[in-house]
Formats: sequence, structure tokens, C-alpha cells
Amino acid sequence: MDAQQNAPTAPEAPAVPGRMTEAYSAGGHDYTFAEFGVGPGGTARNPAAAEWVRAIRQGFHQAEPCEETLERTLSWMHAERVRLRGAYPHAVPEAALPTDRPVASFASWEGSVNVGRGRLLRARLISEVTVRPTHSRRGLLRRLMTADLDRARRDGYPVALLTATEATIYGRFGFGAATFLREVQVDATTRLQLKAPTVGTVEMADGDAVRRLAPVLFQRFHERSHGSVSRVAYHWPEYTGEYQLTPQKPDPEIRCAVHYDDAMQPDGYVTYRFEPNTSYPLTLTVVDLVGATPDVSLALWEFVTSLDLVDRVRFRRAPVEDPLAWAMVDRAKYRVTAEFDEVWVRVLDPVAALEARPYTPRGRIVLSLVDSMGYADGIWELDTTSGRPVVERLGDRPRTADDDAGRSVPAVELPEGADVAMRVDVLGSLYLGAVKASTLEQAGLIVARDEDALRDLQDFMETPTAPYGVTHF
Ligand SMILES: CC(=O)SCCNC(=O)CCNC(=O)[C@H](O)C(C)(C)COP(=O)(O)OP(=O)(O)OC[C@H]1O[C@@H](n2cnc3c(N)ncnc32)[C@H](O)[C@@H]1OP(=O)(O)O
Repeated sequence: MDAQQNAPTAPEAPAVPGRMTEAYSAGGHDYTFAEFGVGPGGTARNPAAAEWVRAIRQGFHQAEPCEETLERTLSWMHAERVRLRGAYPHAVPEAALPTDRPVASFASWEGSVNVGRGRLLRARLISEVTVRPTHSRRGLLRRLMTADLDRARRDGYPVALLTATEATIYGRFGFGAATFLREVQVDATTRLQLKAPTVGTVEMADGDAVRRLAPVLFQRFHERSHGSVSRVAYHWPEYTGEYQLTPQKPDPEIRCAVHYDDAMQPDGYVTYRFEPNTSYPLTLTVVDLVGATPDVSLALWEFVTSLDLVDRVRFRRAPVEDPLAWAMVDRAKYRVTAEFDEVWVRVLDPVAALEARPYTPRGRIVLSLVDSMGYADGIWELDTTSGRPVVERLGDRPRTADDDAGRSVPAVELPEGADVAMRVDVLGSLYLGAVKASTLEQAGLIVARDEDALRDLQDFMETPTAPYGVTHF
């Protein structure tokens, strides 16, 4: 790429990497949007992608990347075939960052989400969204998001997923908070007493070996745990201490242990770090805990709470409905210190998304979906009477004043013939069963024909367990 560096003015569009997607002017600036991938050969062969990585680290207030961080980031992005998007300014004033450093970034790649009964649904995963503060609120994010979701819809992805830094940003793009996690603290001053004996055995393990084993064990968890999202290559060095992209060095304090079944086959692992033991209570932080089955996770908890010189154990990725709290003899030793949203779901194709997940009731319900970006807008019928869900688009919904005004978060009205109506972000929140329809109706987010219609919706969307995943991306 040969974009002009530090040019005071540039009369025409800069040369951008990959494919130019759009030219755009706002706030007195001209921008070119581009889309590209990461090839083999690291920074030497991908200078535009390296500049893009510098931009995202700046956007998240992280240190300028060292060579190893750049190589590792480009390596996982190449392996996962990540699509990078950027907005490039045509001109920058003296001393400003160069024109080949994008002022806005956006990445997406293919992954999967477990939608229940072990079904893995293809999903577009979105991350690394940044807009340089001096170029924000000019519509750059909206353009990047629209381009990527358009492409994902064309490529047949039923849903897009992201994890959000702020809860206020993504509803307008049709994303709804769909899985939640807890930060918990378990008092470990006395060995954890569980109501039933745990299974298998635990052995301390070598970090390199766990790094090789972890993707396989995670896959078993992913295929079992409804709500789980696939991981990518950068997670393993991060969670086993080999290398952390922030603060750009190994973490030799991370220790690992593996759980084995009765045949001594590995079926889970935990990685953890002792916090500096200069203050009390002595604290162990669990970095990653993955059990192929819930009883394996309990055994791993028993292990970390039985270590000497540990007064309490912290974990930031515990399930909202945590079997551990119920398995403990003394539940008072389990304390929830925070609860937060994790994965946000955006339904792009209601037929593919709603037909993919399982339902318990047999019946039929008509949903009116409001989607200001258009993909899921309309009236849809979900019919499970045959035992297999069939979803059909019945037609358009009547336009409203908010539609005509082009509002990104329009009001919801119940059209003739529909049982329930909601915006598509609300469907995203219901999709994996994290929240009851009645709660969302009480929050003013669902309009139902009557109580029966609301109960039907609730019965359809409810899942046997709360969705749970341990992937942050
Ligand atoms: C999936 C992820 O990667 S999460 C990480 C998100 N990134 C960050 O938090 C890094 C710091 N923040 C930023 O980089 C930017 O401020 C961004 C990406 C949040 C927003 O980028 P911008 O280019 O300013 O957004 P843009 O101007 O396109 O606004 C799009 C819409 O979002 C709204 N919006 C933008 N930022 C926010 C915000 N922080 N809170 C609420 N609404 C917001 C705008 O009002 C606009 O609404 P409208 O289209 O309905 O009128």
C-alpha cells in the first residue's frame, strides 16, 4: 500500500488496501472505506493490516504494538480468515497520524454459536470496532456496520454476534444482549464442601501441553453448552500465559491443571493466577475454566478452592445459573460480585435463525419484527406443530411514522393478525433464552395481543438451561 504519509492535503482518494467499498464525506473530511484480508507472511507482507492493528490498539487505549504483538495478531487473523474494514482519511494536517492509518476499524470472521441441543449455528462474529475520537459521531461506525451486515446477510449468515463495551451502542443496529455472566468469589478459607462427591482426578499440568489440549476440550464444552460461542487462536496463548496481547508479554504467573475421567482421559482444565500475596485475603483468580461436562467443572472448582495459601477464589466467567452455588454445602461462601452482558445476538435471517433452535411446545405464533436495517423486518410465522420448526415470512408489516422518519430505534406497533410485535434486537435477547418474554413485555419492549399470546411467546423461547459461554471476543 502506498498511501501518502503525513500529507497536508491530498486532492484525491488515497490508495487503500483490498477493495474500496465506499467514498464518504462528513465533518469537513473525505474518507475512503476499504475491505481486505490478512495474507501469510506477517507484517512484512501485510503492511496495511499492521497499520490497521496499530489503529485498533490506539482505539482501545492500548500501548503501541511491539513486533511480536503485530506478528501474533496478524497470525491469528490470517488463520481465521478475518475480514478487516477501515476508513481512510484523504488528507491529514502536519504532524497528524498518517493517511494509511485508518481512522475507523472493524473486523469480522466466521464462528458458531450453540443454539441448544448441541446445534452449532454458523455466525458472523464482529470485533475490533473503533473510531478515532477526532473522527467520531460522523457516521463512520454506521457505515462500517451496515457494509459488514449487508455482506454477512448476502453470505447467508443467520446471525451476527459481538461483545459490547457499552450497552448503549448496538441496539440501534439490531443487536440484543443475549448471554450474561457473573463475577463470583468463593471463600476458600476452609476446603470447599460439596453435597455430592466430585468425579475423576485433577493433576497440575504443563502450560505448553494445556495449550495444545485446550482447543479440543473447549470444543467438547462448546458442543454441549447452549449459548457457547467458538473461540479463535489468540485465546489459547492468552489464557495459558504464553503471551498476552495486553500487556504484550508472557504471564509466567499463570498455572494450569487438567481434569481426567476414570479412564485418565483429559476432559477439562483450569488456568489460574495467584494475586500478589502481600495483602489479605490471599486471592486466586481463575483465568479460564472449561469442563466437558458440568461435573468436571465442579471438580475443577474443588481443586482451586482446596489449594493451600488461598483464602478466596475469583472467577469472572461464571454462569448466571451456577450449579456450583447449589452444589456447595455452605452457599453463603459463594458471593456474586458483578453480573454483566456477554454475547449480543443480531438476527439477520429469521427463517434460518428461528428454524435452527429447538422448541419444546407444539404450536404456532405470528411475530411482527421491526428492523430499521431491513433484514428481519416483516411478519413471520413460527410453526412447530409438526415437531420441526418451520418459519415463513407472511408479508410486510404496515409502515409507521417512525419508519417514515428513518428512526434507528422505531416504536413498535402490533399489526392486524400478529400475536406479538418487537424490534429485532429484542428477538436477539430472546433467541438463546436468557430472559423471559414477560420480563421484556414489562420493560415495554414487546407488544402482545393478549396474555395468552405473551405466554405462548415465552413458552416458545424458553430454554431448559440459561445460555452459558466462556468466549470473549
Ligand atoms: C464490538 C466491539 O468492538 S465493542 C468496542 C466499541 N469500541 C469502543 O468502545 C472504542 C471507543 N469508541 C469508539 O471507537 C466510537 O465512539 C464508537 C465505535 C463507539 C462509535 O463510532 P462513531 O463513528 O462515533 O459512531 P457513528 O457516528 O457511526 O454513530 C452511529 C450511531 O451510534 C450512536 N452512537 C455512537 N457512539 C455511541 C455511544 N458511545 N453511545 C451511544 N450511542 C452511540 C450514534 O448516535 C449513532 O446513532 P444513529 O445512527 O442512530 O443516529
